[in-house]
Amino acid sequence: MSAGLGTDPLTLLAATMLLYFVACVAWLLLAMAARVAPRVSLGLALANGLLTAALACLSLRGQTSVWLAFWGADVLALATLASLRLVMPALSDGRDQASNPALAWPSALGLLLPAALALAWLPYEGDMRWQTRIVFGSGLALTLLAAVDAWRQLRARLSLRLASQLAAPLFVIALLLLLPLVNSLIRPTVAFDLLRNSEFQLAWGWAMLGLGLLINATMALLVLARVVLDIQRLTRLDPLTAVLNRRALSEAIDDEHLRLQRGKPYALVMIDMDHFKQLNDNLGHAAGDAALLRAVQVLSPCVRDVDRLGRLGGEEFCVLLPLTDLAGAALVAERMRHNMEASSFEWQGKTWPLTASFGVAEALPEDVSADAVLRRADKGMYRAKAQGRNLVQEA
Ligand SMILES: Nc1nc2c(ncn2[C@@H]2O[C@H](COP(=O)(O)OP(=O)(O)OP(=O)(O)O)[C@@H](O)[C@H]2O)c(=O)[nH]1
Repeated sequence: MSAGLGTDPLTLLAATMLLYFVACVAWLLLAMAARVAPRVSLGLALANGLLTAALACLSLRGQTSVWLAFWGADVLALATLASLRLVMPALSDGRDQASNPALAWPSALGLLLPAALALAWLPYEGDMRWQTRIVFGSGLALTLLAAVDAWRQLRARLSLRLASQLAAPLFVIALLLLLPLVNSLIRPTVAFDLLRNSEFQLAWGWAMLGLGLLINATMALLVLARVVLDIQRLTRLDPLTAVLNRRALSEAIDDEHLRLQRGKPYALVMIDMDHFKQLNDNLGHAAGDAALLRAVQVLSPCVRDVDRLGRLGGEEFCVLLPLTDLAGAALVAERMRHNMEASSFEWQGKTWPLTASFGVAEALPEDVSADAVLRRADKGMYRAKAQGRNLVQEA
């Protein structure tokens, strides 16, 4: 037994195998039973499963064919890193452009397949320097691609420091894979063999075991963070139109009303689609839903990034315009009215005119709460309805 590292290679191998097997089962349960981020969880179950299988092949050396114990172990280990590379784009929630899933497959397969073919072609004999270079070279490339992908995605949402800390285990794994590669270039006659009882080999094995744990824990943390963010986002959005729902918009208006006391004005535009019942009755409820989506498509480009568009319910919308007075809000409302009238809505070959009535109100210092402003904007909207619809009325 090697002094100082407290175990023999086979025990270390068995412990590592057990760890990855447990991680594989845990990710599978998350994907199947709990349905938590299923694509990422399944990918990680696959990566942990492949590594367990690679280590199992390795541990059978001498008791099974050279193909399985050497080629099988090498290719399965590389497939582990390829699947890790493929998992990274799935970590994104699809809203950021930090990761391009279309590039993941060609790069993963482009490294894995040639390596597997080259390893099949080389005889597993002698110092095996070329096998070492192929396995650790392509493993290093796959890990670096996964690490850079993870870092870019994290960076799109987190601070530089946090993104670097979370992606660090993958970069350390890349560094660990670099060591045997460099070793085989400097000392080509000394083969890298995890089953050899040397200080370097054991230290490398321990480091991989620790990093495996760290990567699984980091990925669990990232999946959890994504689930929490998804839930937060879903509870704030209207499920049909994906604009803010009533509660989220009310919160935004209340926050803006607090700023009013610090001299920051704001205005509200209340919007109610005209004759929506007729549209539903003539074209059906599905057409009504599509018309609401069309309305959001028309209204959204009329507002700035700082403005907030929300659906209060039914065919009623409201826009919060920070740092805007009555005249400014009336201009925005008029633009919305005009664009709505000019827009076309088609449903199964039939064209239906879309118009809406608008009420505009500016928050005044004497308004004790945001409700008073909302009530005034509502009053303006009802006046627009009473005066024939498709109008903007200030209140
Ligand atoms: N398709 C669809 N219809 C909805 C939704 N929410 C509310 N509605 C319908 O919107 C219609 C609103 O009708 P009313 O309140 O009478 O208003 P209106 O027909 O637009 O008439 P005015 O407001 O006076 O111009 C009702 O028929 C509701 O069923 C929705 O999410 N989808």
